[in-house]
Amino acid sequence: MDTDTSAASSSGDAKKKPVVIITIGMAGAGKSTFVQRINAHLHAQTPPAPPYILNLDPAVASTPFETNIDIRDTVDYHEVMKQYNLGPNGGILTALNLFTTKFDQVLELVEKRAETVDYVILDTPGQIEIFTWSASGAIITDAVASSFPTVIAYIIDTPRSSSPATFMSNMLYACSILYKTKLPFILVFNKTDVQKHDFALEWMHDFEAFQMALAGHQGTTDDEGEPTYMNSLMNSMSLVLDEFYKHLKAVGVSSMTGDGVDEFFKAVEASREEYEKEYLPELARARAVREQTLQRSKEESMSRVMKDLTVDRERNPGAALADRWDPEEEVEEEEDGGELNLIDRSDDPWPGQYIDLTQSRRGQTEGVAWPRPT
Ligand SMILES: Nc1nc2c(ncn2[C@@H]2O[C@H](COP(=O)(O)OP(=O)(O)OP(=O)(O)O)[C@@H](O)[C@H]2O)c(=O)[nH]1
Repeated sequence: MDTDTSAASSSGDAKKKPVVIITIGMAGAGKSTFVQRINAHLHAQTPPAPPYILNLDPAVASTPFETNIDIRDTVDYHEVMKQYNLGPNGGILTALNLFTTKFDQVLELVEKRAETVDYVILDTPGQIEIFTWSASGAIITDAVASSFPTVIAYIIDTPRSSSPATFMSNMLYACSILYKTKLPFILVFNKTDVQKHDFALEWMHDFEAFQMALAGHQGTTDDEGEPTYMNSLMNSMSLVLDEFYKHLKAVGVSSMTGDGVDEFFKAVEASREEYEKEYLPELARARAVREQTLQRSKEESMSRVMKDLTVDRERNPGAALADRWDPEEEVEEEEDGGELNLIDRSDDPWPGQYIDLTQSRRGQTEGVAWPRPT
């Protein structure tokens, strides 16, 4: 192997934490094939450095790689569709939501293996928005990113992005994910065996080249030779995206032939440094701000309570006198056990019963024999 891709590999005394690679991409961009390729690459290291792989796509029929944790072992997507009366996308989203409720356990498993693996790879659902625009996708991303160096690998179907309009749409989507996650980001131009990604690099580095390509493309002017709305929009967008491109690493890969995989791993290692220098301090800052806000709101509530108490006592001195602390009373309380006033209702005729809502199908509750108070 030309590159030493084992993250820890050996040099330092303490083992570095594994890098988590979250693969995201439009349906058919080649995520699964890409994961298989980097998996094969890591297995081929000397000594082999197999990654830890998580499949988060509940609807995938089969994966071309062995997974360590598979959402399909936890949630049966077809059963979820049936039980909740959902279509395919709702089923995938609900399955992911259910799996997310267990994600702390998943993280524990990954943490146990952290000493022995260099890379953890997440393959996400084929419908990109199910992961990128859902609460569970955000929870999973935040959870891994606060425990491990994490990088987003955004897989792009290069041949299908060769027209300026599709290229721009793809870049806008990538941009939205970058600003949402704020994580180190690698654009992986896949399928370079079919089409090289040089045009994309040129468009990213030189917006005039992109604008020329746009002008030369069909449908960019109307009948009177004026630029169409779409054309003007994309022209302006190319200027906006110029700033975004500065925050990205872009590599060309063929998941079919393995071309460019070494370069991808170099970008991952650079991303680890970026994570440590930029994301981690930002994470610590955000945590500190959250704690400060929480502390401030606690103090405000407490001072409101104290203020209310003072006003009450001033207005009602008789009650204030009766409100004195009586040491005798406390002794009595202690004799009673001195515990908080919790009531155990389990012996009541109608205790707070747990009803497993997942057992009833949506819209079919009539036939369900709900437990009733006796
Ligand atoms: N020529 C070529 N084909 C590729 C490459 N990578 C993936 N493909 C093909 O692209 C198609 C889609 O690949 P997948 O890996 O299933 O894509 P995916 O993004 O996981 O798709 P979803 O299952 O919808 O998430 C398959 O036919 C792959 O064989 C590549 O580098 N070169």
